[in-house]
Amino acid sequence: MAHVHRTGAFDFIIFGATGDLTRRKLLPAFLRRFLAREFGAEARIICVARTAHSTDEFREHVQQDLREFAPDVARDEDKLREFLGLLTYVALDATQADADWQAIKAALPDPERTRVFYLATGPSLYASVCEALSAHGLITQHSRVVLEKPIGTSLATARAVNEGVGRFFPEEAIYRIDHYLGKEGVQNILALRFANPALEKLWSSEAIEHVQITAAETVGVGSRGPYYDEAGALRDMVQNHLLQVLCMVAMDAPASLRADDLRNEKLKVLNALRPMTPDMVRQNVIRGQYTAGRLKGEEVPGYTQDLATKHTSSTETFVAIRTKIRTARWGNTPFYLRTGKRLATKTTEIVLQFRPQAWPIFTNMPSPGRLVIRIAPHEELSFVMAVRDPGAGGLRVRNATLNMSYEHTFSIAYQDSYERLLLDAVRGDPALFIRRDEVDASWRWVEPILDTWQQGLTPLEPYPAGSWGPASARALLARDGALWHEDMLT
Ligand SMILES: NC(=O)C1=CN([C@@H]2O[C@H](COP(=O)(O)OP(=O)(O)OC[C@H]3O[C@@H](n4cnc5c(N)ncnc54)[C@H](OP(=O)(O)O)[C@@H]3O)[C@@H](O)[C@H]2O)C=CC1
Ligand SMILES: O=C1O[C@H](COP(=O)(O)O)[C@@H](O)[C@H](O)[C@H]1O
Repeated sequence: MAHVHRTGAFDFIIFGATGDLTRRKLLPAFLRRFLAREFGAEARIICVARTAHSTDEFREHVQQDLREFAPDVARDEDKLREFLGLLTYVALDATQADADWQAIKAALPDPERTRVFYLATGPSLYASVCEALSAHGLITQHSRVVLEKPIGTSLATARAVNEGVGRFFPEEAIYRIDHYLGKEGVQNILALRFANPALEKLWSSEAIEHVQITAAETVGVGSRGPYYDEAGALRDMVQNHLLQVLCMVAMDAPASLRADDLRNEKLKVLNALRPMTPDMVRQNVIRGQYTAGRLKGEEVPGYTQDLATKHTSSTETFVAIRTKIRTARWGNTPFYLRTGKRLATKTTEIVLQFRPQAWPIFTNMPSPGRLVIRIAPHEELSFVMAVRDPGAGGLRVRNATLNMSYEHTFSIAYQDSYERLLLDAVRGDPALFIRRDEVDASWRWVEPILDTWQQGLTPLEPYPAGSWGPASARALLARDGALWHEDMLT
């Protein structure tokens, strides 16, 4: 039976409650945790956006959304009604200091309760929302604020967002969410490394030839075109998710699992990333944009057709990066990061490629082994290693795979990472949220790449939808004699 960690009463206030994120992720996540009895009917979820709705009308919309986005759990009518009863809707323009903030206050009668403000609007509103919350006496001693990504679009704008919010909330009450940190497979990196001393002994340049971190998507930009065209893959995925995963793979053991011990170690990794000069960007960063192609047997349009509003765009939908971490542990191991839309398959994975045998005594050595931590489409650990090829006569070796699939090993249902993170914010556990100095360090590393691109110093390479990105992404690894995972034969 799954362990249930029940929370006390809380008030959760979502700004941006009619938006895509709330509809597809946040409210379905809350419903699932409610059904898992992690919280009860005493919780209040106050939903705020500009669109005029009564609470009843809003609940009606949410009911339809839950049927669409959480069909497996939205079937129990009584429970669904009970959950919808926790929701209150407040229509308010959060940019207006004189809007009806009292309506939110009225929905929050108990200042002693845990109060979580979740900002799921665009980040340009974060500081003004916090200012209004403060001006209307809504921030209590028991309040926290959760900030959705992106935190800024550059180091300067990220600082402005953080300073704006920091005027009203202390750093320990600011929870910057990165949903990749809530993924089971990403958290399992900690268990894998720090609960298996034997494995941790292999975890360095001595045994590991290279590391690849891939977040490949088959989807295009969908309805988020206006946001994405401003952001691009580097800001949307690398600055946050991929760098956080890299930190989990590369960091040294923290003194404890307490938030600041973890964050201190992650920060050291970010600060040890080899800085990107324009020359380094030219040699080590590939950017691409998808064109029309075929995916899962169907014709799909190119990026600018998906945008529909423009004929040309210089926004990258694919990035591949080769980097190094300047530490004794990792100095000789390249890290390859890659993400893109409209790629051949939905795959999120980390591959740790082991070094070859220094003095092979077998004549038919297969490729050196590797550890694959797969996060999507399903969670799985695979250890590829050389074994004796069974049979009489001679001693031949070949690769075979030890596999651990989460689905087959654990009875616990797959949890969307938001389920875990929302409840962590309620419980006041910031370990899986990003500290301000991590945001700064990530931007500091990413910004020279953006600057180099802006100066037109590297080409934007087209790739057909359904492929693995521009051919040069392959060449990036070939230079080191390495292959991307999908190109490895065994
Ligand atoms: N969608 C996703 O998958 C992800 C989104 N994010 C981030 O989450 C945030 C929200 O994204 P998403 O839901 O896609 O965006 P949407 O554009 O779909 O939603 C924005 C929400 O903000 C509300 N809003 C906008 N302006 C105001 C205002 N002045 N006062 C009050 N409410 C306002 C809108 O409601 P109304 O128009 O009714 O006011 C709407 O509810 C963004 O920062 C995004 O980058 C992060 C990761 C994934
Ligand atoms: O934050 C984002 O992540 C999603 C990919 O998330 P995943 O959990 O499906 O791997 C991406 O599609 C989106 O563009 C980005 O904003």
